[in-house]
Amino acid sequence: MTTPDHDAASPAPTLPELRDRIDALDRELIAMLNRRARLAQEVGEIKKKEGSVVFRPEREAQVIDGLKQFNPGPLKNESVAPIWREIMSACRALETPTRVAYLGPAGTFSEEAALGFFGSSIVRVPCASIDEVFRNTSAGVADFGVVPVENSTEGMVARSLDIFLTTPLFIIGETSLFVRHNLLRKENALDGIEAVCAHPQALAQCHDWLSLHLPHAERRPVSSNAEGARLAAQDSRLAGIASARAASEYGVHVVAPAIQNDPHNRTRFAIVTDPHRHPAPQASGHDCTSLVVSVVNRPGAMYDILAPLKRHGVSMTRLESRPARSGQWEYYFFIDLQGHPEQPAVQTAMHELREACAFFKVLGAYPIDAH
Ligand SMILES: C=C(O[C@@H]1C=C(C(=O)O)C=C[C@H]1O)C(=O)O
Repeated sequence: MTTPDHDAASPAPTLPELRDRIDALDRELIAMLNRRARLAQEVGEIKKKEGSVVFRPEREAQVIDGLKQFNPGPLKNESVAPIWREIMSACRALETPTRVAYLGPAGTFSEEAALGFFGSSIVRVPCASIDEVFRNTSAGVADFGVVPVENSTEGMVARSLDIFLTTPLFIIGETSLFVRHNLLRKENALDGIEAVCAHPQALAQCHDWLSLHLPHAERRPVSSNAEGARLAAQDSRLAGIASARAASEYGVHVVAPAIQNDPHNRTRFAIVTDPHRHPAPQASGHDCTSLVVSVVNRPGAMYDILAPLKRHGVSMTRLESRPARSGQWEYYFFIDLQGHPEQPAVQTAMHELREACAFFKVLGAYPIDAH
């Protein structure tokens, strides 16, 4: 086979020759990445003078979208987003440190979501609860918070949605993650496992596999999957259920991979920040607007919500309800619209929707997950 790096007339290159070429290209790449980093530093200087913020999620989404369209292959488009997220993360860190709060400890899926969205050049702020993620972000201990909002098998994350009703924070981005649960243990074998320690959600999501392969092992609920992995690392009678990252974090084996009932198990996370410290993202071209509304309980109330969207051709990609806890069978509706309020149709539809609602709050408008 010939490639642009290989002249068809000459004999096929040997392995050492190919590796020499890779080494030479890597040196070109590192020189170019440093040129890119210097430009980002200059951007950082301008932002400092203007007093504007460093992280621009809409710009980063546009960079990735543009490169995907430009990508001639053979690199897959799915590889482009994570590679450039890391490059932009490293460039951003030269402008200013980005502090990100999430549900910890180390090795949780929330941490994985934070790293997937911001890249690994961040300051990690692990928190004990979802409430603490919101608190630390409001108080300025972190610049951004990452909170789970829905799971493809378990549905909405009620605690996050309830806090969204009252928090002053708003959403500037989203990211979703394949949640693959793995059985972890100090020894690389199933024999002799007396108890499986994991978060109750993970134990439930792996019920079928556990019943089949470890029917006699106790299922012991603990505060997080990372805590289960930590316990498993200390006692070979115990196993944990967690991510492959948690396995390497705590130095245990993945004894059985992907043991969750649903092979397509996904969790969606929202990225939140304080509007006093960060402006709302401008339209990137592929955006989502999240709202929470309530309507007075009367015939046709739901129609009043949907009619403005139909009139202005705005798609609704999500609709969830939560009881208002008034004892009156009233509900809050969490709505995701496709598009950004900078688009006239979205703006008009939202204006008419607001008129129809007793309660109306915009949670944020932000680029759709670029993964
Ligand atoms: C360099 C910038 O700052 C940050 C880093 C970016 C990058 O590395 O491409 C893009 C957007 C910002 O989050 C910029 O705003 O252009």
